[in-house]
Amino acid sequence: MLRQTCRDFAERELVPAAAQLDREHRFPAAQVKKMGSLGLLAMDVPEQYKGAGLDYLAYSIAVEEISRGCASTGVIMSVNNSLYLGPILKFGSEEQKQKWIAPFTSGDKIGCFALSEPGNGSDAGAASTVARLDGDEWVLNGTKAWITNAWDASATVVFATTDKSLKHKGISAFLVPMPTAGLSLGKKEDKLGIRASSTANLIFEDCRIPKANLLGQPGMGFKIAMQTLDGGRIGIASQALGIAQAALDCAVDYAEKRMAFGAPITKLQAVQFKLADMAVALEGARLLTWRAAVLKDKGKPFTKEAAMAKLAASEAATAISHQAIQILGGMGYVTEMPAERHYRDARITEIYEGTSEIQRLVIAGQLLKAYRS
Ligand SMILES: Cc1cc2nc3c(=O)[nH]c(=O)nc-3n(C[C@H](O)[C@H](O)[C@H](O)COP(=O)(O)OP(=O)(O)OC[C@H]3O[C@@H](n4cnc5c(N)ncnc54)[C@H](O)[C@@H]3O)c2cc1C
Repeated sequence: MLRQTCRDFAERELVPAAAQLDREHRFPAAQVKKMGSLGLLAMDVPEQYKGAGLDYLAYSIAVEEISRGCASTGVIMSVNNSLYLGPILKFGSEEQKQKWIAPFTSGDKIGCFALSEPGNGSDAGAASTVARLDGDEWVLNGTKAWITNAWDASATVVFATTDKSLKHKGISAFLVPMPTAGLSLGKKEDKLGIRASSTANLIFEDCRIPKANLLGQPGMGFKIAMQTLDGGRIGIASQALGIAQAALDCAVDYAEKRMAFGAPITKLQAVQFKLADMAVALEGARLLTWRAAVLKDKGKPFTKEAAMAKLAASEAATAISHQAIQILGGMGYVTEMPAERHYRDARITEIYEGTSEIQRLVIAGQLLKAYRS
């Protein structure tokens, strides 16, 4: 029922708008508001904080369907659910949950997550943004890079070093309202894909926030970031599944109608083999994603499984969207058809929330640990 609701919404509200939103780099404000009403912006948040009270499997299915309609909207949804609300739900005090979760569930406000910096992305423990306690306030200085939702957000979870000598164990997490004095936004990045979502630097210059805006304990920031990304990777895997499904749908629809040598090209074994490989990659990745979501829902460890899901789904999305263009031939290369957008949108899924190389490191690390124990 949830899948059908999301699919109907995507086909009605996202599919017709996606190409224009992409062309104009425009935040889908009206659609996001409606998604808030459907409960899609705070899916695993309990009802007491105005969330939908569902689980991560439901969330995965919903992100896939939304991303099938518009991958930009999919990442906007995923960042709000997993990266912004996720750590507050898990590590926030009761007061913080009331203040920083409830207003971000309806689509009126969305949040962002600021971990990466111009000088370090994969090496997140090398954060150079600093936070200094001054009386009853934290004073933040530094620049965060590539922040999804930056231009449209009303708050951010931000990571800054409170004790440099402790390296990654000296990083803490903070809640910062947006806009706020001392925090400015960089230019909107001009991206290959997911162009309807904003991406920009957050620049902190003597930005003062109340002492109470520390999330968790001092020095817990790196742990908060890594655990948040475990959940976030299920969201990005699901976004990749949606893009891949849209590319496969587009390829099949076109191939059934396109005639070559007197018959639809779906009669050609070369095309059939491509479609079969695309479907296997997609469905394998979907099962990995659902397994990771179910493990999270059961409270079991899922770090390795989330990394496997993200790796498989993102690589499936880039491969499937690549082959979809091949099946469409010249029509795959022009903006009249959505195949080129799927191809552009897919590419980011192998980069953010940990590159494919970082997923392999996580998987190998967990795998070897299990063998050695
Ligand atoms: C559109 C977009 C949106 C984003 N949204 C957010 C956001 O909302 N919040 C946020 O905090 N960040 C965000 N990011 C940042 C993203 O998470 C980083 O770009 C990503 O983690 C990679 O970091 P990097 O770009 O610094 O690349 P680098 O870390 O410099 O990596 C460069 C290359 O080296 C490889 N590499 C690095 N270290 C290793 C290693 N140990 N072993 C093997 N290979 C390695 C990488 O895999 C990659 O191929 C976003 C990025 C983009 C492009």
